[in-house]
Amino acid sequence: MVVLAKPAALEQIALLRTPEAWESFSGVPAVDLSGPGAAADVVRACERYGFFSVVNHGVPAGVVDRLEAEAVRFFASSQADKDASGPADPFGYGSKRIGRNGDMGWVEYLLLAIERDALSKASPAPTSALRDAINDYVGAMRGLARTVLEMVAEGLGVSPRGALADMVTGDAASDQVFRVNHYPPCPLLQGLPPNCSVTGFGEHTDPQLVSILHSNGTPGLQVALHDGRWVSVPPNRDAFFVNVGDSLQVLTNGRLRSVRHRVVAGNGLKSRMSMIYFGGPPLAQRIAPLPQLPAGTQSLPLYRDFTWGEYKKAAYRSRLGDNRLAPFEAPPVATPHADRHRS
Ligand SMILES: C=C1C[C@]23C[C@@]1(O)CC[C@H]2[C@@]12CC[C@H](O)[C@@](C)(C(=O)O1)[C@H]2[C@@H]3C(=O)O
Ligand SMILES: O=C(O)CCC(=O)C(=O)O
Ligand SMILES: [Fe+2]
Repeated sequence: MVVLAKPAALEQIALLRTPEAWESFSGVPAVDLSGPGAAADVVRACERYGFFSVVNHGVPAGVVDRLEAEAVRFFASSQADKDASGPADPFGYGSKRIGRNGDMGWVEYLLLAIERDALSKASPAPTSALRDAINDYVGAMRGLARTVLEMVAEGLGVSPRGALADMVTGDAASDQVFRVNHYPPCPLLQGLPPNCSVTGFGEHTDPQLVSILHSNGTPGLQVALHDGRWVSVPPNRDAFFVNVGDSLQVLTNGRLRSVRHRVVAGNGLKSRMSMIYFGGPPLAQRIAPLPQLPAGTQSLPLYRDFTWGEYKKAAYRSRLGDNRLAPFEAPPVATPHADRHRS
């Protein structure tokens, strides 16, 4: 029997997108973490966009630059050397395949598990220089995640201030993931008009509480606004970008909304590289609206009770673009009005 392998070129053509022009979004809220009113600004941005950038964050540029340089070195190494750290199942080096359920993107990446404040043994970094650089960087991201989550609690009037931050950085068992994505220029786009592109990382929301992203100066990240419009996020090497994840949406009973985002690889000559810290809680953590939420936030829970372990298991069985929260929504409550109609 002749088994026909799917030609690589066909897989790539499937990633080609219809030509489009995207608005570069000048409205991304930039929160000055050192400024007065930062907590209120964080909550406003999370309610309106589920997304914001942070400036004056206190993360030394050297920590970012060192990791970026080590990551560039890793992705420039031979395919055989990179493959020695793979396949990503889920942790390790991966190329084009994202997750286990058939998602593809024009991207190669390292996906790594963090235990407490350092890379776990389950996901060894390819070189000790890269390992050291990741560990320093992750330490800084844990600090930033803590500050952001404390500000969310403060801005919402939830006490104690550490109620959310402790789930991610206060528990040795918290579930943190780190990822470095590399989007090389796509040869398929050579000679095509400038508005042609390929899917780098398909649209999705992040399942955790919060994700913190840094990228080099190459654009590609896009977010969906609440009116459904997709806009491009102008890159900013001096800032970090924060995404509200699905779990934070549930913990705030839908007041903060997780942001749909994606990466589109365009016709440019430069690679895009991004580094993302995903802050999740321990597997046993109950994900349910915080009891301390202020009056004015929808009083009936919008979601049924679940643990992060249950949600994570369901998430890793889903496709990237699925609405992962839908199966966890609470059944509609019968109102007296609705009952009257039924009888
Ligand atoms: C297709 C998938 C990749 C993903 C696991 C999933 O089944 C659905 C969620 C995906 C996502 C998105 C955010 C992060 O990049 C990620 C590491 C995560 O926690 O959820 C990825 C997962 C992955 O790449 O394995
Ligand atoms: O690479 C990026 O810029 C974003 C990727 C992303 O959203 C993810 O890895 O979850
Ligand atoms: Fe993401």
